[in-house]
Amino acid sequence: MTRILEVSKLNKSFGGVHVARDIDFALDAGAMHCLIGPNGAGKSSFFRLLLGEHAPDSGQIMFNGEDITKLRSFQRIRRGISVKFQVPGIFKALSVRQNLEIAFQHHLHGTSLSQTVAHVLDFTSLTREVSTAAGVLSHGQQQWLEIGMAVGVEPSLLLLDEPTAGMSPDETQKTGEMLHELNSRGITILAVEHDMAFVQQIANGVTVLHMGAIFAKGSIAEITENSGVQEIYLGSADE
Ligand SMILES: Nc1ncnc2c1ncn2[C@@H]1O[C@H](COP(=O)(O)OP(=O)(O)OP(=O)(O)O)[C@@H](O)[C@H]1O
Repeated sequence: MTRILEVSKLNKSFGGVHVARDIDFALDAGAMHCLIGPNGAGKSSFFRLLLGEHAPDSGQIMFNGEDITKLRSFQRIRRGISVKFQVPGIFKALSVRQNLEIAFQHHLHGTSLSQTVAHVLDFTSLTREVSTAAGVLSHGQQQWLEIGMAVGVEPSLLLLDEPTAGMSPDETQKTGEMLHELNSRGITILAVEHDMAFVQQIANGVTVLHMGAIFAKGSIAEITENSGVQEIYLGSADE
Protein backbone atom coordinates (compact mmCIF):
# COMPACT_ATOMS: atom_id res chain seq x y z
CA MET A 1 0.00 0.00 0.00
CA THR A 2 1.32 3.47 -0.90
CA ARG A 3 1.78 5.97 1.89
CA ILE A 4 -0.04 9.17 1.00
CA LEU A 5 0.95 10.95 4.20
CA GLU A 6 3.88 10.46 6.54
CA VAL A 7 4.40 12.81 9.47
CA SER A 8 7.51 12.48 11.60
CA LYS A 9 8.36 14.05 14.93
CA LEU A 10 6.08 17.04 14.37
CA ASN A 11 6.18 19.69 17.10
CA LYS A 12 4.39 22.99 17.53
CA SER A 13 3.96 25.25 20.55
CA PHE A 14 2.07 28.47 21.06
CA GLY A 15 3.72 30.07 24.08
CA GLY A 16 3.42 27.41 26.76
CA VAL A 17 0.79 25.36 24.89
CA HIS A 18 2.29 22.37 23.10
CA VAL A 19 -0.34 21.67 20.42
CA ALA A 20 1.77 19.01 18.66
CA ARG A 21 4.25 16.82 20.52
CA ASP A 22 6.51 14.53 18.51
CA ILE A 23 3.63 13.42 16.29
CA ASP A 24 4.42 10.39 14.12
CA PHE A 25 1.48 9.62 11.87
CA ALA A 26 1.12 7.74 8.57
CA LEU A 27 -1.82 7.22 6.29
CA ASP A 28 -2.10 4.72 3.43
CA ALA A 29 -3.58 5.90 0.15
CA GLY A 30 -7.25 4.94 0.06
CA ALA A 31 -7.69 4.93 3.83
CA MET A 32 -10.70 6.31 5.68
CA HIS A 33 -9.26 7.23 9.03
CA CYS A 34 -10.66 9.11 12.02
CA LEU A 35 -8.82 11.30 14.47
CA ILE A 36 -10.45 11.52 17.86
CA GLY A 37 -9.50 13.06 21.19
CA PRO A 38 -10.90 15.23 23.97
CA ASN A 39 -11.49 18.96 23.55
CA GLY A 40 -8.23 20.82 23.15
CA ALA A 41 -6.30 17.65 22.23
CA GLY A 42 -4.78 19.38 19.20
CA LYS A 43 -6.87 17.86 16.40
CA SER A 44 -7.63 21.11 14.56
CA SER A 45 -4.05 22.28 15.10
CA PHE A 46 -2.81 19.06 13.48
CA PHE A 47 -4.98 19.79 10.43
CA ARG A 48 -3.62 23.34 10.29
CA LEU A 49 -0.08 21.94 10.38
CA LEU A 50 -0.92 19.50 7.56
CA LEU A 51 -2.41 22.30 5.52
CA GLY A 52 0.46 24.71 6.11
CA GLU A 53 -1.58 27.24 8.10
CA HIS A 54 0.76 26.68 11.04
CA ALA A 55 4.51 26.28 10.54
CA PRO A 56 5.88 23.47 12.75
CA ASP A 57 8.71 24.17 15.19
CA SER A 58 10.29 20.89 14.09
CA GLY A 59 9.44 17.70 12.24
CA GLN A 60 8.57 16.68 8.72
CA ILE A 61 5.43 16.19 6.61
CA MET A 62 5.71 13.97 3.53
CA PHE A 63 2.81 13.91 1.06
CA ASN A 64 2.86 11.44 -1.83
CA GLY A 65 6.58 10.98 -1.29
CA GLU A 66 7.36 14.72 -1.35
CA ASP A 67 8.55 16.78 1.60
CA ILE A 68 5.88 19.50 1.90
CA THR A 69 6.92 20.75 5.36
CA LYS A 70 7.97 24.14 4.05
CA LEU A 71 5.36 24.54 1.33
CA ARG A 72 2.66 27.18 1.65
CA SER A 73 -1.01 26.25 1.90
CA PHE A 74 -1.87 26.98 -1.72
CA GLN A 75 1.03 24.80 -2.85
CA ARG A 76 -0.23 21.92 -0.71
CA ILE A 77 -3.77 22.38 -2.04
CA ARG A 78 -2.38 22.29 -5.58
CA ARG A 79 -0.71 18.99 -4.78
CA GLY A 80 -4.03 17.45 -3.74
CA ILE A 81 -4.77 18.24 -0.09
CA SER A 82 -8.21 19.69 0.58
CA VAL A 83 -9.89 20.59 3.83
CA LYS A 84 -13.27 21.34 5.29
CA PHE A 85 -12.88 23.05 8.63
CA GLN A 86 -15.51 23.18 11.38
CA VAL A 87 -16.06 26.93 10.94
CA PRO A 88 -18.32 27.47 7.93
CA GLY A 89 -16.38 28.60 4.88
CA ILE A 90 -19.32 29.42 2.64
CA PHE A 91 -20.53 32.82 1.49
CA LYS A 92 -24.03 32.91 2.92
CA ALA A 93 -25.36 35.75 0.76
CA LEU A 94 -24.22 34.08 -2.45
CA SER A 95 -26.06 31.27 -4.23
CA VAL A 96 -25.01 27.64 -4.13
CA ARG A 97 -23.74 27.94 -7.71
CA GLN A 98 -21.71 31.06 -6.93
CA ASN A 99 -20.11 29.36 -3.92
CA LEU A 100 -19.08 26.39 -6.05
CA GLU A 101 -17.78 28.59 -8.85
CA ILE A 102 -15.69 30.60 -6.41
CA ALA A 103 -14.25 27.40 -4.93
CA PHE A 104 -13.23 26.04 -8.34
CA GLN A 105 -12.37 29.23 -10.24
CA HIS A 106 -8.59 28.91 -9.84
CA HIS A 107 -8.58 25.36 -11.17
CA LEU A 108 -11.36 25.14 -13.75
CA HIS A 109 -12.79 27.27 -16.53
CA GLY A 110 -15.49 27.15 -19.20
CA THR A 111 -17.08 23.78 -19.84
CA SER A 112 -15.03 21.90 -17.27
CA LEU A 113 -16.14 24.40 -14.61
CA SER A 114 -19.84 24.05 -15.48
CA GLN A 115 -19.53 20.25 -15.71
CA THR A 116 -17.85 20.06 -12.31
CA VAL A 117 -20.48 22.35 -10.75
CA ALA A 118 -23.25 20.12 -12.17
CA HIS A 119 -21.50 17.00 -10.92
CA VAL A 120 -21.02 18.44 -7.40
CA LEU A 121 -24.64 19.66 -7.29
CA ASP A 122 -25.74 16.12 -8.06
CA PHE A 123 -23.32 14.57 -5.58
CA THR A 124 -24.43 16.90 -2.78
CA SER A 125 -28.15 16.65 -3.70
CA LEU A 126 -28.26 20.43 -4.09
CA THR A 127 -29.35 20.64 -7.73
CA ARG A 128 -32.74 22.10 -6.82
CA GLU A 129 -31.08 24.67 -4.54
CA VAL A 130 -28.59 25.88 -7.17
CA SER A 131 -29.91 29.46 -7.10
CA THR A 132 -30.69 29.53 -3.38
CA ALA A 133 -28.58 31.71 -1.10
CA ALA A 134 -26.25 29.41 0.83
CA GLY A 135 -27.29 30.98 4.13
CA VAL A 136 -30.86 29.76 3.63
CA LEU A 137 -29.87 26.10 3.29
CA SER A 138 -30.37 23.72 6.20
CA HIS A 139 -27.36 23.12 8.42
CA GLY A 140 -26.74 19.73 6.79
CA GLN A 141 -27.01 21.16 3.27
CA GLN A 142 -24.49 23.89 4.18
CA GLN A 143 -22.06 21.21 5.34
CA TRP A 144 -22.59 19.23 2.12
CA LEU A 145 -22.04 22.36 0.05
CA GLU A 146 -18.73 22.81 1.82
CA ILE A 147 -17.77 19.19 1.23
CA GLY A 148 -18.67 19.72 -2.42
CA MET A 149 -16.48 22.84 -2.51
CA ALA A 150 -13.62 20.82 -1.02
CA VAL A 151 -13.85 17.89 -3.43
CA GLY A 152 -14.79 19.49 -6.75
CA VAL A 153 -11.21 19.46 -7.93
CA GLU A 154 -10.74 15.83 -6.83
CA PRO A 155 -8.14 16.07 -4.09
CA SER A 156 -6.20 12.94 -3.22
CA LEU A 157 -6.45 13.67 0.52
CA LEU A 158 -9.54 15.19 2.12
CA LEU A 159 -9.32 16.51 5.69
CA LEU A 160 -12.66 16.97 7.45
CA ASP A 161 -12.95 18.65 10.84
CA GLU A 162 -16.12 17.36 12.53
CA PRO A 163 -18.15 17.00 9.31
CA THR A 164 -21.32 15.89 11.13
CA ALA A 165 -21.35 18.44 13.99
CA GLY A 166 -24.91 19.65 14.53
CA MET A 167 -26.41 17.25 11.99
CA SER A 168 -29.56 15.18 12.40
CA PRO A 169 -29.17 11.36 12.36
CA ASP A 170 -30.44 11.25 8.75
CA GLU A 171 -28.02 13.96 7.66
CA THR A 172 -25.19 12.15 9.45
CA GLN A 173 -26.08 8.90 7.69
CA LYS A 174 -26.12 10.61 4.31
CA THR A 175 -22.79 12.29 5.02
CA GLY A 176 -21.28 8.88 5.73
CA GLU A 177 -22.59 7.60 2.41
CA MET A 178 -21.13 10.62 0.62
CA LEU A 179 -17.73 10.01 2.19
CA HIS A 180 -17.82 6.35 1.17
CA GLU A 181 -18.58 7.41 -2.39
CA LEU A 182 -15.64 9.85 -2.37
CA ASN A 183 -13.41 7.14 -0.96
CA SER A 184 -14.53 4.70 -3.69
CA ARG A 185 -13.38 7.33 -6.21
CA GLY A 186 -9.89 7.11 -4.72
CA ILE A 187 -9.96 10.00 -2.24
CA THR A 188 -8.18 9.26 1.03
CA ILE A 189 -10.15 10.66 3.98
CA LEU A 190 -8.96 11.82 7.38
CA ALA A 191 -11.78 13.08 9.60
CA VAL A 192 -11.87 14.53 13.09
CA GLU A 193 -15.02 13.16 14.64
CA HIS A 194 -16.60 12.88 18.07
CA ASP A 195 -19.57 10.70 17.16
CA MET A 196 -18.34 7.12 17.54
CA ALA A 197 -21.36 5.73 15.65
CA PHE A 198 -20.25 7.83 12.68
CA VAL A 199 -16.64 6.72 13.16
CA GLN A 200 -17.97 3.17 13.00
CA GLN A 201 -19.85 3.99 9.78
CA ILE A 202 -16.87 5.42 7.92
CA ALA A 203 -13.48 4.56 9.40
CA ASN A 204 -11.18 1.62 8.93
CA GLY A 205 -8.78 2.93 11.57
CA VAL A 206 -8.65 5.41 14.44
CA THR A 207 -5.93 7.55 15.99
CA VAL A 208 -6.37 9.18 19.41
CA LEU A 209 -4.72 12.51 20.14
CA HIS A 210 -4.31 13.74 23.70
CA MET A 211 -2.49 16.88 24.82
CA GLY A 212 -0.93 17.26 21.38
CA ALA A 213 0.50 13.73 21.27
CA ILE A 214 -0.56 10.45 19.71
CA PHE A 215 -2.12 8.52 22.57
CA ALA A 216 -3.32 5.37 20.77
CA LYS A 217 -3.90 3.93 17.29
CA GLY A 218 -5.90 0.93 16.18
CA SER A 219 -9.16 -0.48 14.92
CA ILE A 220 -12.41 0.99 16.24
CA ALA A 221 -12.86 -2.05 18.51
CA GLU A 222 -9.33 -1.70 19.92
CA ILE A 223 -9.80 2.00 20.59
CA THR A 224 -13.24 1.73 22.21
CA GLU A 225 -12.00 -1.06 24.48
CA ASN A 226 -8.80 0.80 25.43
CA SER A 227 -9.15 1.72 29.12
CA GLY A 228 -6.63 4.57 28.80
CA VAL A 229 -8.75 6.13 26.02
CA GLN A 230 -11.86 5.77 28.15
CA GLU A 231 -10.08 7.54 31.00
CA ILE A 232 -8.94 10.56 28.98
CA TYR A 233 -12.50 11.00 27.71
CA LEU A 234 -13.99 10.68 31.17
CA GLY A 235 -11.38 13.07 32.52
CA SER A 236 -12.51 15.71 30.03
CA ALA A 237 -16.22 14.95 30.12
CA ASP A 238 -17.03 18.16 31.96
CA GLU A 239 -14.95 20.45 29.66
N1 LIG B 1 -3.18 29.92 17.50
C1 LIG B 1 -3.17 29.47 18.76
N2 LIG B 1 -2.60 30.17 19.76
C2 LIG B 1 -2.59 29.71 21.03
N3 LIG B 1 -3.13 28.55 21.42
C3 LIG B 1 -3.73 27.81 20.47
C4 LIG B 1 -3.79 28.22 19.11
N4 LIG B 1 -4.44 27.27 18.40
C5 LIG B 1 -4.78 26.32 19.29
N5 LIG B 1 -4.36 26.65 20.54
C6 LIG B 1 -4.53 25.85 21.76
O1 LIG B 1 -4.04 24.55 21.45
C7 LIG B 1 -4.83 23.56 22.07
C8 LIG B 1 -5.35 22.59 21.03
O2 LIG B 1 -6.35 23.25 20.27
P1 LIG B 1 -7.10 22.55 19.05
O3 LIG B 1 -8.16 23.48 18.58
O4 LIG B 1 -6.11 22.08 18.06
O5 LIG B 1 -7.77 21.29 19.77
P2 LIG B 1 -8.92 20.34 19.27
O6 LIG B 1 -8.51 18.97 19.63
O7 LIG B 1 -9.22 20.59 17.82
O8 LIG B 1 -10.13 20.80 20.17
P3 LIG B 1 -11.73 20.76 19.92
O9 LIG B 1 -12.15 19.32 19.91
O10 LIG B 1 -12.28 21.50 21.09
O11 LIG B 1 -11.99 21.44 18.59
C9 LIG B 1 -5.92 24.28 22.83
O12 LIG B 1 -5.50 24.40 24.18
C10 LIG B 1 -5.98 25.63 22.15
O13 LIG B 1 -6.43 26.64 23.03
